[in-house]
Amino acid sequence: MTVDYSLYLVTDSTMIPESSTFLRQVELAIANGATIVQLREKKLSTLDFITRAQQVHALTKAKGIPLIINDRVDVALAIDAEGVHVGQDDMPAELVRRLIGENKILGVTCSVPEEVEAVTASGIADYVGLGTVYATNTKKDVTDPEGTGPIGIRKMLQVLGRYNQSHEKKINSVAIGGINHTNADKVMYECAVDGERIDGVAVVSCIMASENAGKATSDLLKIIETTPNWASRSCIQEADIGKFVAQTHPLVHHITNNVVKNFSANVTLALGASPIMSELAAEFHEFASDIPMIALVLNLGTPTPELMSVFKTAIQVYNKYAKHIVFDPVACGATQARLQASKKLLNSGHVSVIKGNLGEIQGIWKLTSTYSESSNSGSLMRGVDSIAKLTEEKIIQIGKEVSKDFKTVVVITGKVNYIIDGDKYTKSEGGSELMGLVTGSGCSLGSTIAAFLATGADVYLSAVDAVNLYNEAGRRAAGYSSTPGSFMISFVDELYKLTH
Ligand SMILES: Cc1ncc(COP(=O)(O)OP(=O)(O)O)c(N)n1
Ligand SMILES: Cc1ncsc1CCOP(=O)(O)O
Repeated sequence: MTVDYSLYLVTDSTMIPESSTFLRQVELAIANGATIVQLREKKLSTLDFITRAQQVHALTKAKGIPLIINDRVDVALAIDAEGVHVGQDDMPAELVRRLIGENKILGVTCSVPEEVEAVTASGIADYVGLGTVYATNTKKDVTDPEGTGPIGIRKMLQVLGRYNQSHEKKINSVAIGGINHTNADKVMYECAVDGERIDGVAVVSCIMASENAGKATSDLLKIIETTPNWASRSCIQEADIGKFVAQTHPLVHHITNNVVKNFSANVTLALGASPIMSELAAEFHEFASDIPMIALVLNLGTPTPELMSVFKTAIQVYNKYAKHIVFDPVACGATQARLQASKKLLNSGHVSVIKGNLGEIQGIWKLTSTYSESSNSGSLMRGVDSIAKLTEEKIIQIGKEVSKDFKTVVVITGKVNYIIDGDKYTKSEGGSELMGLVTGSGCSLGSTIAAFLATGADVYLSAVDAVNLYNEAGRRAAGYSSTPGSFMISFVDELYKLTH
């Protein structure tokens, strides 16, 4: 039997709106596009469970879609359902398979890569339910209440992909937990690694608790087939993006650290763009929706719990309006807390560019699906300064892996800068050593990239041109200013001259 996992309804009889009934909700979901249904009842007596299973089975059979029974192998056998789903604390999958036979569908929940390893080692499941992706009120006893996010799902997909690439019969996968109309397109897009992607989403409350289960289902079906707005953007073609910045004055919204605010604002102004320094979440919506040429710089320099919530809101709002974000994960290679903060932010939405020194990008690399402890050798990180010693080949490989997993352009700064987009990359000569003596000169490259992105030009080209221009200004300034103070002024002047 070929099974379509794209819209997997998992039922719950405890959240039915007063205007409907359990069976009506399921019937509407099936009529409007659910491709597979799981009956999940935690409190029913065996007799009531069987009766309900028969009722739902009549609906699924009429539509020709499979019915899966949650946990209860006996109920599945009693009504001849098409399959069984079990979790890690339920009857072991091997025993379930022995009881239900070869021809039934077997699904297993996995929350970490090791659980996927176990499923692939036995090879007896037809699909895995991966999650939870996001926090959910529907199920309390979950491994990670905050959710693994797309980052965690990708790590599991990497294991699954290795199995599927070497076996004729593939094990399918669905993501589950906190998926709804606001995020299903992103889940489908982001829960993918090289050669492996989820086959669908499994949802409970966004259909079962809906006042209009039919529309909720048909809308969700459309959304999972849609590419997120930030991933399918048309670009303007500009030969000289720097000059275009000075002509069009785009806005660069900074949520950045206190140390560099002033310098970043001056750099932005020198380019001909306009800086906004705002941490007032209430106005982000107006910025992102009303201003056509705007991009956001998110700098993790001085994080606080309050700022984390501001960052998260900003990512969600800028993603909503498909406006670019440059993420600077300052010192995320130095402490676990900063790496976890970066993980939370990258799980909450999409950023167009991740910019950092080698130590920082190596920090982010630890979050990718391809990373393993053994692949990380010879690297160290101290404070915000990268002291990593890696070959160029390894640096580029790290950048590519980060770029592919996060579907972002990666800028690695240093004596040589690398701008990486999937498999393609550009090397750009660094500016001047004096830049290292000006506080904020690293962070303000983020402002420059954001100013270029705000014009609507291609992300990769914007990053390449911004990095080239920034370093050229550094080289020119160093040509006539040899001490940090005068260099700083000359550098800002050169940025102005190169764009005006
Ligand atoms: C498709 C799918 N994925 C995961 C689950 C969770 O199953 P389990 O871990 O057994 O938890 P309960 O559903 O029994 O609470 C699922 N049901 N379906
Ligand atoms: C059954 C289950 N397993 C993991 S999360 C979950 C519930 C998902 O419910 P919702 O779609 O309402 O977040």
